[in-house]
Amino acid sequence: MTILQANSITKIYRSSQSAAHRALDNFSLSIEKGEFVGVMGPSGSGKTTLLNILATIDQPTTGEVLVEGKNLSQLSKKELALFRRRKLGFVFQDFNLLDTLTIGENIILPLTLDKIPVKEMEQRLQTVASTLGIEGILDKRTYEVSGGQQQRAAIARAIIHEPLLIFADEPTGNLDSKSSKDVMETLTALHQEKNVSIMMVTHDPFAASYCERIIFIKDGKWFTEIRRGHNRQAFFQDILDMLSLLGGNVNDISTIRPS
Ligand SMILES: Nc1ncnc2c1ncn2[C@@H]1O[C@H](COP(=O)(O)OP(=O)(O)OP(=O)(O)O)[C@@H](O)[C@H]1O
Repeated sequence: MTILQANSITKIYRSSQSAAHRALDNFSLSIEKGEFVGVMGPSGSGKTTLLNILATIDQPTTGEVLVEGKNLSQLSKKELALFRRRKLGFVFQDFNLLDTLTIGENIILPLTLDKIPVKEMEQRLQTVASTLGIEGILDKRTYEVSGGQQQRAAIARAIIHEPLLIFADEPTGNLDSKSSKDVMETLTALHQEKNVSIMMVTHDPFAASYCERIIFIKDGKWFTEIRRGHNRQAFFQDILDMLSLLGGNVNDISTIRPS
């Protein structure tokens, strides 16, 4: 079942200081229920623009985005905000956790906005914390735990309301190689065991090698896509080959290799 469909998305940024810039050009894609999709491309190719449009944070200049068949442009601002809060989960490079709250309070934040009863919030918190293996840090503050633990807490926050789709923007960008591996294994387990759909933007071929399918974007246009077979090492090599074909900044490519 298709849960997200983007048809012929174009995004043109206009500003008074510079010429109009076409960041996305007639870009289409669809994501199936339970799929784990990566988006890769050189710096400035339009990945974040695409993610922001699919995640309803920004609007396309032309084209449409359908989620479960519903055209998002037909929703009011209020309906869009509710849709974002209830149906989508977000994981960012810099975790976006509040350091004035405990890890547990950060995780239940999306539920407090929806006025879910305290008892139910606590039950859900225990369930996601045990799924992510972070039961022991719920009372700690962000600065008392590692980057990998913070990212797992951010993933717990992203899934506590059981969203339709998780958007992850460079989730391993601020992590060392061990934490990157932990976080990617966590996302993979969620995807496999709970059939969570994930779309992840990344520069990191190691992180990308956990995806089932990778869409490559260049100059705002669809370039190609590749699918993983059974072997993640071989997929990792396919990703490196595709990145070298695409060009772009080689410094963006991590040195972590699958083991
Ligand atoms: N708000 C904006 N106004 C004008 N131009 C923008 C704006 N946001 C992005 N752009 C331009 O659109 C193009 C695509 O940007 P985008 O951030 O989507 O690329 P990206 O692939 O995510 O890059 P990176 O990998 O460096 O994060 C770039 O040329 C960028 O400078």
